[in-house]
Amino acid sequence: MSVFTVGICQMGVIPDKLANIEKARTMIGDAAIKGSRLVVLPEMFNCPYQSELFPDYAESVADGPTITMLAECAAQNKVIVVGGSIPEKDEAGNVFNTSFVFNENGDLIGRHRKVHLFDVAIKGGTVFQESKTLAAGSSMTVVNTSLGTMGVAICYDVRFPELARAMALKGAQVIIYPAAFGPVTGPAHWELLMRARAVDNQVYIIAAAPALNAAAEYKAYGHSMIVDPWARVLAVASEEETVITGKVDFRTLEKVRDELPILKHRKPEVYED
Ligand SMILES: NC(=O)CCC(=O)C(=O)O
Repeated sequence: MSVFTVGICQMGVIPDKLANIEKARTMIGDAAIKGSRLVVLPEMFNCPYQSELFPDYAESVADGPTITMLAECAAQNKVIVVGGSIPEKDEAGNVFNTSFVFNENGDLIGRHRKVHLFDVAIKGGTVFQESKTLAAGSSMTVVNTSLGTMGVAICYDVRFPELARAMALKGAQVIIYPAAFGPVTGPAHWELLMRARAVDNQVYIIAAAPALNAAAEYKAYGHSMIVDPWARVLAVASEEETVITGKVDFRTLEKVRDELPILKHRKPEVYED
């Protein structure tokens, strides 16, 4: 499919897992009503973004209520759902920051476990240590769908251009970042990074953030965004809860890649070991 609408659910997350699940269900339906064929949720959409809460909110693929809701919503609305991310527990008890991808039949077609954990201490700003409770993923995620080839990575993963480039070289036409930047790095780097990954790799970027919850410990920056392969911002939210939509058009992607063929002009022999 060369042209389709993508919807981002910029939802507010509260300390009530079941309420978050139901909010996501409603917003996925709203995005579908707006014509979206691909619907994306934010990072940790069923759980406040706080390390110590991740294990309590975690669920396993086999019997998780969040995962069940995502599959149902995809099938009922006949949309591809990129389920933001949730804390996922494996058989050994490890907890990952994981994004699940469902096709229009509700089949699980992809899973990305956040590779780069957000362990930072910015003086006078954000201090966060995901590795206190989370394990890191160890692979790249590129999913073939009925709409095209999509790379999925999570939030801090966007700061590693190597990962985005590797996904583009594997065929990704769209790179999806469920994310949750905060009030310090959000204004400084969010748009810059999303547009940089788009222009570097000549892909569409879909960046899905939570809405700002003024009562939350971690204050999300919001500003969910859709960027085209020329680095134009096609749609952007503010901080509030909302569904934004934009058009992905692979003819634009082909035009940009034909006119400015940077991916063909790479010289890996110069800069790879
Ligand atoms: N949830 C995250 O990975 C946050 C990343 C972030 O805020 C950044 O600046 O990078």
